Amino acid sequence: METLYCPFSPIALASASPRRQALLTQIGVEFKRLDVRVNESSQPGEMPASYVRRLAVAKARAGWEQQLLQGRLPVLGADTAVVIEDEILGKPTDQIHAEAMLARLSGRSHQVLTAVALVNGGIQCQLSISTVTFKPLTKTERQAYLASGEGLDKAGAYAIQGQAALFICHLEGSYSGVMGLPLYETGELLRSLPSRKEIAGE
Ligand SMILES: Cc1cn([C@H]2C[C@H](O)[C@@H](COP(=O)(O)OP(=O)(O)OP(=O)(O)O)O2)c(=O)[nH]c1=O
Repeated sequence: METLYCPFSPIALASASPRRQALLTQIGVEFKRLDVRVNESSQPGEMPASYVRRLAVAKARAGWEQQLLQGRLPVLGADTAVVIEDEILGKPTDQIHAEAMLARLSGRSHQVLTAVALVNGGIQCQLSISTVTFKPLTKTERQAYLASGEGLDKAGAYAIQGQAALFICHLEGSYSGVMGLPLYETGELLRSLPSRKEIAGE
């Protein structure tokens, strides 16, 4: 449905993340999902903000290029990283890695950076930065959480939208940004799209 903040509908979402799909649905945006693959390794000396921006743009561009020339839809892509002491924690590779990530996040604050990019011929990108504080976690709590399996496919090995909510004593920033798609910034990008009527010159 075309709305004030999303004059073009449907758009495309270059993401396999069920969280991003749920968040976009939450704000009433209709979309077609595109499967894209990009290399997610960071470059030497790359700052976290540059890293998430680069990947969000790469995902959206890959989605844009994979569509047929005729009738291309504007494409959203996003990338999330958990950052502690300037180090990027991506998704854990296994349970031991996940346990080490949770131990590191325990009893302190970290940043969650999510970049969202929109490609529609031109490229626009916005960045959301949140600060999340975890209570101190005992080994028993960490292991019980890992046994739930919910952190294994998430940056930083936790999900704010799941049982890890029990660990978060403070959040400054964007809940949806931590979950993977900052809805305020996404709305700002979508608002800039032309409507189909404008494109047709009506
Ligand atoms: C910190 C945090 C991350 N996450 C998720 C959001 C992202 O799906 C994932 C970060 O990985 P990403 O590499 O940003 O995304 P992805 O591989 O899951 O999906 P895509 O196909 O769009 O590349 O972690 C949560 O769901 N909750 C949280 O609290």
